[in-house]
Amino acid sequence: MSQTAILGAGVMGETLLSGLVRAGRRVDNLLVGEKRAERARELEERYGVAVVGNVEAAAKADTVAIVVKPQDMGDLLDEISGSLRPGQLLVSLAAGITTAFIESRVPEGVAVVRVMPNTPALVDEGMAAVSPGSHCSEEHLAEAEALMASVGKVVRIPERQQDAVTAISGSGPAYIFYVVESMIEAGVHLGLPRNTSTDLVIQTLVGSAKMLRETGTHPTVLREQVTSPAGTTAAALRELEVHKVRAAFLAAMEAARDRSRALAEGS
Ligand SMILES: NC(=O)C1=CN([C@@H]2O[C@H](COP(=O)(O)OP(=O)(O)OC[C@H]3O[C@@H](n4cnc5c(N)ncnc54)[C@H](OP(=O)(O)O)[C@@H]3O)[C@@H](O)[C@H]2O)C=CC1
Ligand SMILES: O=C(O)[C@@H]1CCC=N1
Repeated sequence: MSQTAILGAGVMGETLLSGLVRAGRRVDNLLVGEKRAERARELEERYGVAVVGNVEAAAKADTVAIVVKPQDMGDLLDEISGSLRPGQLLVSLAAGITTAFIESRVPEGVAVVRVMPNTPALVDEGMAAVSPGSHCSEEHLAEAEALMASVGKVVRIPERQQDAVTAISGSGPAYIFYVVESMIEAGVHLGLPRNTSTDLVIQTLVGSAKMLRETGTHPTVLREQVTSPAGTTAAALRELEVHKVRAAFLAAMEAARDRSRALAEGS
C-alpha cells in the first residue's frame, strides 16, 4: 500500500486524516507533518499515526496532501521541494492556490492536483472538486479522487472553475450554519425554548436535504409545495424578498470567489 502524508493537520487536515482512518486506511501507511510538539502528541494519541517533520513526511510518501493555509503554502513548498521527486503526487487542498504556482516551486515531473474539499467530510458527506495540473496522469488524478472519495463525493472540474467552487461548496457549509443559527434565534424570539428551536431547525434541515437528494425534485418545486396560497410560508418568503436575501447570497458568493482569486495573488 502506498504511503500518504498530510502536511498541515488543522481543521481540514485532521478531517482528511480521520476520514482515511475511518475508511480503513492502515495508520502505518499514513504520515503527518506537524511542527507543534503538543499538537503532534495529540494526533499521535488520537489516531496512532506517526507525526514527523515535513521534509521526512514528503520524502517518504507517494502522495503528499498539503492542507496548510494559502498564506503558508510558499514557505512549505520551499521547505519540502528538495525532498520531492518526479512521479510523486502532490494534492493541494488550499483555497486559491493554483497548480501553476505549485508546479513553479517543485521539481519538474511532480504531479499536482488541486482540490477544494469541505468540512462535512468529517461525517463522510464531503463535497470535493478536483482539477489536474499540467504534469498529471489519469492514474494520479484517480489517486487524488480516491483520497477524497474516502470522505464523500468527488467531481472533476476544469481548474478555472475552482474559485467558484470554493465560493459554493468550499465555504458553503458556513452559509448553511449561518442560516441555521438565524432560524434558531428567530425561534427563540418567537418564544420557543432554545433546545426546542434547535431540534426543530436541525431536523428541518436534514429532512429538506434528504428530500432534495432522494426525490431529485427541483428546489423551486419543493418550495412551492410548502407555500400555500396566502399562507404562512408566502408571508415569510415575501419578507426574504423585501430584504433582498437572494441578492445578498449572490453578492456573498461573488465576494468569496473574488477572495479565492486574491489568495492566488498572495494577498
Ligand atoms: N476549513 C475549511 O472549511 C476548508 C479549508 N480549506 C483549506 O484547507 C487549508 C487549511 O485550512 P484549515 O484546516 O481551516 O486551517 P487551520 O489553520 O485549521 O489548519 C492549518 C494547519 O496548518 C498548520 N501549518 C502551518 N504551517 C505549517 C507548516 N509549515 N507545516 C506543517 N503544518 C503547518 C497549522 O499549524 P499552526 O496552527 O501551528 O500554525 C494548522 O494546524 C487552507 O488552505 C484552506 O483554504 C479548504 C476547504 C474547506
Ligand atoms: O474560508 C476559507 O478560506 C476556507 C476555504 C473554503 C472554506 N474555508
